[in-house]
Amino acid sequence: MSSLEEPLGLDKLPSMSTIDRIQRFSSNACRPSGDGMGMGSCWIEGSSCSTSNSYDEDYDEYTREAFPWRRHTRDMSHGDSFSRRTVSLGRNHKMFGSACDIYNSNCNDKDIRDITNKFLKGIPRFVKIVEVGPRDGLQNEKNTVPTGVKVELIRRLVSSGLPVVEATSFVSPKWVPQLADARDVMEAVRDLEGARLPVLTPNLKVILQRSILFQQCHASVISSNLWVYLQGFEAAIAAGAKEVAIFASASEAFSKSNINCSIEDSLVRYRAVAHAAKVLSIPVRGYVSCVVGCPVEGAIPPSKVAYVAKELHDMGCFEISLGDTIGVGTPGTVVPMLEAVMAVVPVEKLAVHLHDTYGQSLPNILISLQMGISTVDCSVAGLGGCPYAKGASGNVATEDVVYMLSGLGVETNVDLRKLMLAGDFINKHLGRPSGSKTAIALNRIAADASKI
Ligand SMILES: CC(C)(COP(=O)([O-])OP(=O)([O-])OC[C@H]1O[C@@H](n2cnc3c(N)ncnc32)[C@H](O)[C@@H]1OP(=O)([O-])[O-])[C@@H](O)C(=O)NCCC(=O)NCCSC(=O)C[C@@](C)(O)CC(=O)[O-]
Repeated sequence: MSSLEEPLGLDKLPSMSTIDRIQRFSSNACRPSGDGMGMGSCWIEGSSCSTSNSYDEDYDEYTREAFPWRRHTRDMSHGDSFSRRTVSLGRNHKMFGSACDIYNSNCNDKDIRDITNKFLKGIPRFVKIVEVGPRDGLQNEKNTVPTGVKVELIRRLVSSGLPVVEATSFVSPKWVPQLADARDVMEAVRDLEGARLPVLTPNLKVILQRSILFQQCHASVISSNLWVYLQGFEAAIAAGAKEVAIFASASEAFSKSNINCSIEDSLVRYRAVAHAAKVLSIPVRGYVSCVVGCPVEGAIPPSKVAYVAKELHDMGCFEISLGDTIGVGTPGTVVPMLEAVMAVVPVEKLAVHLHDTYGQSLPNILISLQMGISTVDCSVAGLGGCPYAKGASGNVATEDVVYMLSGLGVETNVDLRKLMLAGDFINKHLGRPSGSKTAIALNRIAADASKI
């Protein structure tokens, strides 16, 4: 198996014969035809798992590079928006006004409205940005970021106007040591106002033998030998979480590697979480990973993505985020995947979560918006992959998405200047440049202007 730099051979990439669909979506207000799950004719079936003799080594190498949170290997044998653009840009005028004006205001609003109506039908007036940097970004950091820095980052992101900031994960510290301080982070931000702060919860709770619990807190006895140790959902709620997210996969191999169980078993686990959440009126978001490709399984058929998305929706998730985990999607592959999912889950309940490995996130977001999606996951400064690690890449940078949406006249309520300051804050801490092209460019313009 190749590295992430070349995760899928071109022969393994999904069919590109979908350009006609894109054209259809670009020129009409787009909605799926509603013909059930009938995706068979628009997709080549994903190839089966690698048959290479060195599967295990390849798989290990792949998981090390693609999923750096895997610190250990797993034994696989077990198991008119346009008129509002000045509002969203206006908040950024002081520092970045000249750049935004020069590059985003070379037409008047009516011109923009006319042009976008002609070519970009379907784009929503408002896009909800779900910031995932503190969770998805920092879970991939080589060095653990101190709790205080995480808390300050979350505060800054919230104060930039982001409506949702995914704060952390209540997962196993053995697998994701970077987020082992989930309880402390959540307790520090639980009363922060102005944004929702969901956390990832892979399960309900864990029942453990007393003997392996001697040093754990948050435990209660249910029999002389069995203790319930608050983990997952219950630990998150105890720490003050008011919204949670569960994360399934459309790839069997990824599911086993990431959460140690099959897709079906994960759905059973998540039904328990969703049920407990419903009882407490806690909103649950659902993720589907590998919605376009998986380096092990190759192309993932849209029907599989649609199946998992519908299961999550049926169990009560208020929103389903579709993750191109390794960033291999192009509009040619994202469109049929979205079309399949939109046939079974209402489009207003869908979000896209796109990693930027191949630089395809912005076109993929644009086409998603044209198809009616209005929730986009992003990561400040493009956190989520070390620029020095071969092939690794984080989510699309929030600053780049905000800049693009401003240019399209789409409102986000995000103050780009404050967002960039949050990015600068974490970049300084991590000791590396921003992964956002917008942040780099606007910071350079601001620096040049200050010299005059
Ligand atoms: C999924 C599990 C929990 C399955 O956990 P498991 O089935 O119990 O088995 P395991 O062998 O993987 O882990 C067992 C250990 O985890 C403990 N454990 C079990 N549950 C918990 C918990 N809730 N909190 C804390 N600890 C827990 C459990 O007590 C035991 O501890 P040990 O006895 O070895 O010391 C585990 O494998 C795990 O935590 N994996 C990490 C998953 C993860 O966080 N992945 C990254 C996020 S997903 C993602 O990034 C994709 C996404 C969402 O962004 C979308 C996209 O980009 O596509």
